[in-house]
Amino acid sequence: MAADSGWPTGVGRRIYDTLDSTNAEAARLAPELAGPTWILAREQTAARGRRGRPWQNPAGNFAATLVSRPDEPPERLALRSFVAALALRDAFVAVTGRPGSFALKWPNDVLLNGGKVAGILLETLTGGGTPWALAVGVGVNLRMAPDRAEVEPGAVAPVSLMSETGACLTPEEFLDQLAPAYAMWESRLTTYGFAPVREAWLQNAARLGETVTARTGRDSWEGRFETIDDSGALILVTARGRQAIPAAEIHF
Ligand SMILES: O=C(O)CCCC[C@@H]1SC[C@@H]2NC(=O)N[C@@H]21
Repeated sequence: MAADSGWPTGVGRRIYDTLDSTNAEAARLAPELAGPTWILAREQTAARGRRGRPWQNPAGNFAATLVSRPDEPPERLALRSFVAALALRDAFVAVTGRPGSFALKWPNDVLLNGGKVAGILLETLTGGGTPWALAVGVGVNLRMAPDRAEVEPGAVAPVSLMSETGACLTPEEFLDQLAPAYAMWESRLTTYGFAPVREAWLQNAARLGETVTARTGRDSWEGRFETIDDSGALILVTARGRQAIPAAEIHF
């Protein structure tokens, strides 16, 4: 397949050797961009993960951010974490041919053989309190997983695509798979709403129906992972009843 044959219409692409963080570059570039744009960096010196954690980005791994200006309320912007997770799964399946090996961990991770192979960091750019642009940052352990010791105790162990499947891709080749897959799920979301995205996400959800623990900095809930609701919140059936949790980390 020619490198550009499936690139989505109307979507830009900028490729850098080194950046501090593709999400930081997204914030700097957003005011001047005419349309949605993927920003890819071969190396990041200050990559960030969720909850203020650093993100390890060894050379050869994938680091990119899609910056766009969807004209939508903030709660709809957040649904892009499900769009990105499904797009990642499609890209992984396309390059490995192994649909059964990947699962989606609420809210923002992709698992491969039970280990974390990709994470997503959504950031909204605000002006005067109003969100006006969205940065969807995606990090994939294409070649190398960070050391187990580098991740939080209790977190899912990191794995790399190459070590688990033998697939050996450059970040640019992976972006050529991810960008059209993202555009397809984005179009489904904007055309039909969250329902088909939610359904597809649930079909691939890790630990659905099982007992999990959801933790925020302050609270912790244990319960059966029943579903996600139409805002993307985790629904746990706990000893004290059904609980909708909009944001947390889940532990198995
Ligand atoms: O904590 C997580 O799991 C999310 C990790 C997101 C990392 C990616 S790498 C590309 C983009 N730029 C960043 O600084 N972070 C995200």
